[in-house]
Amino acid sequence: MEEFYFYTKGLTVGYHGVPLIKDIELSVKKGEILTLIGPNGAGKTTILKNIIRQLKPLGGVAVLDGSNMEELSGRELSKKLSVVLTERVRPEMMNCRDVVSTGRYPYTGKFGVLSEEEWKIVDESMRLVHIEELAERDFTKTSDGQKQRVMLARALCQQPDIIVLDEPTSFLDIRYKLEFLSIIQNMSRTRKLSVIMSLHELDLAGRISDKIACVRGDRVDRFGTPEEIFTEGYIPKLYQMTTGSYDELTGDLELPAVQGEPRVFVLTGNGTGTGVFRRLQREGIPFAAGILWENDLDYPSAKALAVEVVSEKVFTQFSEAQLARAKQLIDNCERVICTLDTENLGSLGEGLRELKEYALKLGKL
Ligand SMILES: Nc1ncnc2c1ncn2[C@@H]1O[C@H](COP(=O)(O)OP(=O)(O)OP(=O)(O)O)[C@@H](O)[C@H]1O
Repeated sequence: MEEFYFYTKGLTVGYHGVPLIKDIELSVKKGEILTLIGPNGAGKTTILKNIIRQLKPLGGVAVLDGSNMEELSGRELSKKLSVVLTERVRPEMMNCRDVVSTGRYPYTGKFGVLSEEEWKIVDESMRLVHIEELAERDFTKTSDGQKQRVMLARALCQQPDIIVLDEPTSFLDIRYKLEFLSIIQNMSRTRKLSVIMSLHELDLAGRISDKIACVRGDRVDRFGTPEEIFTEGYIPKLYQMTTGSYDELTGDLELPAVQGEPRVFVLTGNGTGTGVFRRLQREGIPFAAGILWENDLDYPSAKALAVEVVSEKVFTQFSEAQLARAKQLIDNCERVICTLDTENLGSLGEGLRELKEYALKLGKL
């Protein structure tokens, strides 16, 4: 286990002596990013609070850099590990630079005066998360997203080996979500910072994490690489999704398909149909779509949103049976929408051209 900078063995967490999650086995190497995902109330924050010693484990151990964490002094711990929690901090009468500078307490002591060197580290951390312009601003008068970045700068200026963050991107807009995570990724690559965090954005979790732990109420259900986790319809099961769908490859979420006899046939492919499918879903119109090769960009959203998808195996001519089924659906629909420029599709587009002409003859296009 010594190859891991941090690991837990048989860790049990809970409240008031009652176990919530037992036998938690997590591990992270130097420079690795571990993300906890799972539904609301599953226990992600509880696990993180045990890791940072805000809660006392009910059993098992957490080992940091070869030492049982329980045996580390507060000061030793805060030189190795820093924390960004979602809980509101409301320091009175402090500007953002002062808040960031409290990250240096493990080195200076609470009433220690920061040396010029120390202030350089504070300013460098603020520069890293692009909050220099907030330096003199009263911390309580900043937005939630700005506060989150101030707290990241504070954690970074602690110069930790490992950083623990609970839903760090929840208040950030998309620009800052990406910026925040790319700062963390850079730190993990360049300074070998280990990261343990929880995220609700599965698409981002799948992109940034080396390891993912799936927390599911009473257990850590899976622990592995994103490729091992985002597979075989596991995510909808983890979240017990009963409405809509989630595509594990693209991270796309779709609202539930409109049920009923298809009223529209969408002749489509090559990524040109998804916008139309979503518009029809918004308008509450049941539709069918095709003919799509199973590797088409529109295939996952068509499967999620259409009542029926006429599809064909990858890179094969459409079969007579599929053409006949598409024509049958066109017969029964009120209208056809064609999202493709069928003239420029070459020989493989023959079947689509045939269907377009068929719809034109019926006056449905
Ligand atoms: N102080 C507490 N005392 C008792 N039970 C608690 C306490 N804090 C949280 N819980 C319970 O522990 C369970 C796990 O909560 P936790 O906050 O760890 O979930 P989470 O996965 O972080 O959820 P979310 O995604 O909603 O933030 C929940 O059922 C919650 O109600």
